Amino acid sequence: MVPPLAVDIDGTLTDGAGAIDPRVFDVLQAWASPVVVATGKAFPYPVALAHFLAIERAVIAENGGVSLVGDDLVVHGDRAGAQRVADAYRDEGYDLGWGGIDLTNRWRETEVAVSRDRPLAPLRRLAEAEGLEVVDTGYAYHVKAPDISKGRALRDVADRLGYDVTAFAAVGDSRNDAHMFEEVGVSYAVANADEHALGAADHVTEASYADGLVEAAEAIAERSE
Ligand SMILES: O=C(O)COP(=O)(O)O
Ligand SMILES: [Mg+2]
Repeated sequence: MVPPLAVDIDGTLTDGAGAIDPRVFDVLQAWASPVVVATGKAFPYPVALAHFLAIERAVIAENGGVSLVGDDLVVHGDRAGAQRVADAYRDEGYDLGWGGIDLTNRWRETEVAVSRDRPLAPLRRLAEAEGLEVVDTGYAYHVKAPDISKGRALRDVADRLGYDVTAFAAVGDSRNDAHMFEEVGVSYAVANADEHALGAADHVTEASYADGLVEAAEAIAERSE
């Protein structure tokens, strides 16, 4: 039996242009154990992905701030501190960088994300004054509570699914996956991963992006034979 699988979205299920590679649908739909979609994106994104994959709903969003297993929703903390940071950042003359309609933060409940083309130093300073951190995923700067992570959330989600977190395999590409890699039994960074994910992973795939996910899934399935 294959192990339960935790997969990141951006940089792992996608190609270099950000599109989900259609081969990923086959891999995740055919996976014979639970699949947890674990992302830094806002909650609707992984929920929609699980919905259109027609797989069981087991998702982690906002880098662990929000998780859902079936109908069991857990929200860790709230957005108030991160919102104060975003407001102070705006007061200093910076915008969050998402244009007129900010769909990145519209449904975000526990953190605020800022575009990576915006200045990082003032954001860090304001976050630290609130006791928060800024995590650079390679896709956005996330202003979040330091004790929230995909790793902590996966421990909790694994428990709710009836597994020990060490039974899981995980695949990801960036700093926000590193805590998850430390929790699981076996972890794979795709070849395009950042130094934090590469350093934390047990294995690194030869291929990048979704090609790396397909390669990792094959390796994980082989190990379980
Ligand atoms: O939202 C981000 O910045 C990155 O998203 P990911 O965790 O799915 O890669
Ligand atoms: Mg990613």
